[in-house]
Amino acid sequence: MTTPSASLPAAEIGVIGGSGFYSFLDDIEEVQVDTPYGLPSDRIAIGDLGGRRVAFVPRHGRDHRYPPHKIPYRANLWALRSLGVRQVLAPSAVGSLTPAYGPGTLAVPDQFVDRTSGRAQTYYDENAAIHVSFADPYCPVGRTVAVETARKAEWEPVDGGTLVVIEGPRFSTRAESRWYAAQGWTLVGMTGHPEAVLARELALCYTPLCLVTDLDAGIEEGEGVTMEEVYRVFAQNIDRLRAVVSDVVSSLPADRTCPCARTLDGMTLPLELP
Ligand SMILES: CSC[C@H]1O[C@H](OP(=O)(O)O)[C@H](O)[C@@H]1O
Ligand SMILES: Nc1ncnc2[nH]cnc12
Repeated sequence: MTTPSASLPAAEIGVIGGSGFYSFLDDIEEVQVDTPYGLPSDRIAIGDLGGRRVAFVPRHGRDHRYPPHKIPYRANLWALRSLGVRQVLAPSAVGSLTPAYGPGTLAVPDQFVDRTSGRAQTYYDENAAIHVSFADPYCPVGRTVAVETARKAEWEPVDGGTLVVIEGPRFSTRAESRWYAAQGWTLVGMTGHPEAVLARELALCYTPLCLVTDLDAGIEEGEGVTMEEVYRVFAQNIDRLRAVVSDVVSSLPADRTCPCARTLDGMTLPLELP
């Protein structure tokens, strides 16, 4: 396990819970981690799971006080790294852009498209230009483990696809939604960016686990997406999602052989990473 910053408890795997996923671990130690980017969304819960030391942070805060465009993404990832975390799992509620992936589908996308604006999306914005490779935004090892683990749990996941990340907090219009679908994008959410790129900038592995809660507005006739629908469908699936995330935690390799770990090799960084 990587040594955490002095005086902080140690963890190796981080889980960032999304809408409807506000707690995860039993027998936790809670820690408030301050960062150069302010406080994370909430205190971080640390506990044992399947023989691994895990840190959990609810992305929106446990009372869902942060809308997607106000989440302290930089603080969240920095805080996890400060604890020693090197692999991050990111469960999230998403809409589907295809009737083939109905509510209750689990998807592990392999690409995303950023349609957000104005979010702080880098740690490297002064004193040096650092450009990380990001052609494949997610950890290949984490994705494989997630897909295989879901299969073993008999929850056949969608392996691959493109998540379009919108600025929100409103849901999409029908025209926007049809346009996203016409591009071949398969899922829509509000938090996948800048979370994934900030993880990469800290050389962390990042694996999305997307639970489809609704067919987006352009796909289904009717009233359009509502928050109530998202929470209701998420609540119907939270137990099996928690179980899969737990199994993924125990199945992640202890040593990283993926390119994520080597992201910053050879670069002279303008700041010291925790
Ligand atoms: C609660 S409805 C929209 C909200 O749900 C998703 O959150 P998360 O990705 O954290 O699970 C979506 O991105 C929006 O933030
Ligand atoms: N349809 C949708 N659009 C954006 N984010 C979502 N999260 C859950 N469903 C969503």
